Amino acid sequence: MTLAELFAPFGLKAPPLEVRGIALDSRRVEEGFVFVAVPGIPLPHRKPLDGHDFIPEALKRGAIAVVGERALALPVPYLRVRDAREALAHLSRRLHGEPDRRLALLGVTGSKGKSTTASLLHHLLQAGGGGAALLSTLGLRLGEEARPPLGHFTTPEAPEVYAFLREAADRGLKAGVLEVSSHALALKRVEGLTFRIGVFVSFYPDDHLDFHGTPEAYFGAKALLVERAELAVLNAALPHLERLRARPHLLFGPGGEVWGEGLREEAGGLRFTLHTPWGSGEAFLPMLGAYNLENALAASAAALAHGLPLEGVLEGLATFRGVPGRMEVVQKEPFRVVIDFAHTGKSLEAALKTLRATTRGRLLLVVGAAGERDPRRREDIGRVAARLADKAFFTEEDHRTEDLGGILQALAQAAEREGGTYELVPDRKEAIFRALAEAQEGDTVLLAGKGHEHTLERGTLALPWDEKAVALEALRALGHLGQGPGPGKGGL
Ligand SMILES: CC(=O)N[C@H]1[C@@H](OP(=O)(O)OP(=O)(O)OC[C@H]2O[C@@H](n3ccc(=O)[nH]c3=O)[C@H](O)[C@@H]2O)O[C@H](CO)[C@@H](O)[C@@H]1O[C@H](C)C(=O)N[C@@H](C)C(=O)N[C@H](CCC(=O)O)C(=O)O
Repeated sequence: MTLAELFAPFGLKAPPLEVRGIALDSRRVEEGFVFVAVPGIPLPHRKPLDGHDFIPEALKRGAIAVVGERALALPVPYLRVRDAREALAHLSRRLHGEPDRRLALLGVTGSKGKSTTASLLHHLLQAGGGGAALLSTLGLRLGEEARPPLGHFTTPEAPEVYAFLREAADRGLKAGVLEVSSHALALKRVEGLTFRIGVFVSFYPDDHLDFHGTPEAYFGAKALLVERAELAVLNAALPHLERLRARPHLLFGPGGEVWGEGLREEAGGLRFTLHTPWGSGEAFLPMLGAYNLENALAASAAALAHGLPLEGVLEGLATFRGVPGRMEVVQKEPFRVVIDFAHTGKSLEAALKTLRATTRGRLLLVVGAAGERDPRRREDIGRVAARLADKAFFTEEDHRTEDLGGILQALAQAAEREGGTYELVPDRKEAIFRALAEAQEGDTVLLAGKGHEHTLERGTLALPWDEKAVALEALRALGHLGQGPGPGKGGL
């Protein structure tokens, strides 16, 4: 597409130069790119930058046009807009040929469970035969082809979202499942997309307050997804349900139209009767944790509303292979080692309670708390760790530019107030080695917080990280390897 074509609907005259991409970070601008200058977001812990200050750098790197919010005179075509983030999304959509017109989009949001629900929904649609793409924290999928996630994002910036959807549509896939964070909705990363179905899995008002400011603003951001979707699939237990029910909707969970009865937690997963407006059937989901019932209901409701038959959904649930880094069992004997992404007090509590029920010995925990994220999480994590684990090893978890010592002290103080047993081991690898060295037969060691993530953020560096590889290395060093499922075979 040429610059003239791209900017035509915006009333900006531009030469017929070929546009090779759009970027909002000057460091990613290449020859032939459009640079969109975005003002940074003021957060309590850091002063924002402003993309407008990087326009000279973007021009030096070859930007052929610029979009921004200030009045500027530039040597290349310049489009001044009221909201640069909104413009970024609309330009990206146009540049990539409005790929949402060629795909049925299903968006999944929620404070907890959105990655699992999105993965499961993708699996159901894929197993149902239509061919589906997935964009999530856990990575990307184009049909069966898996790719690592785009950076540290759940939902990346609009240029990446639209480029991915274009690739999915070009491959002939019929549907796209997008995990959509509240940040993405607030920052207009998915602006302009028409969602056929919007799924709202769960809401915990105390998450992400550092970014959204108030629980109302946080809820409002998440609600945008379902309010813009043609059909809203809603957890019947959500707050402000009357507001969300104003649109066409399907409710799941107790009191809803899609619900589970007689849940049994078995060693290999969850068994329940699935009731839906399309009929009822016996369901088995090979995942641990009663809380996964909610995710299963959300994904099933969305798949059914999308047109999958009930039998297809039941078959798909039974063949789901679980989610990497979510209650993933690395070793079963002589002690169990489990990796989970739990990084808030609430999710840590759920993970520890689930594991306690099937642990004969002690429950050991390796956990930290992120820097530059809501500091209240530290208190919650420290308290839950002390209350529900027999011993916690507090360690680093993406402390970023914050002082790691301060974060560890906050965790320790919270644990102390609960009378818990803990050790401070700043280096995460060392903490994992220490916890595994201490484990005895019948114990469970939970490595919480990093899950599937591929980086560990120290200062301004994002170091490569693979929690499972570190756990396996420690087990090998301790002479335990060979007794568990081994690499790539996690899952209960
Ligand atoms: C809080 C948040 O979302 N911040 C996003 C925001 O950063 P910011 O406003 O602080 O950016 P900034 O550093 O002040 O810079 C301002 C502008 O100048 C630009 N710049 C900056 C430096 C430079 O050399 N050149 C340049 O052009 C930047 O690209 C940016 O556009 O804009 C940046 C550029 O788009 C994003 O990368 C950044 O996401 C950061 C990486 C992030 O970690 N976001 C997280 C919180 C996030 O989005 N998480 C959700 C999931 C949350 C969850 O459910 O757990 C997600 O969807 O991933």
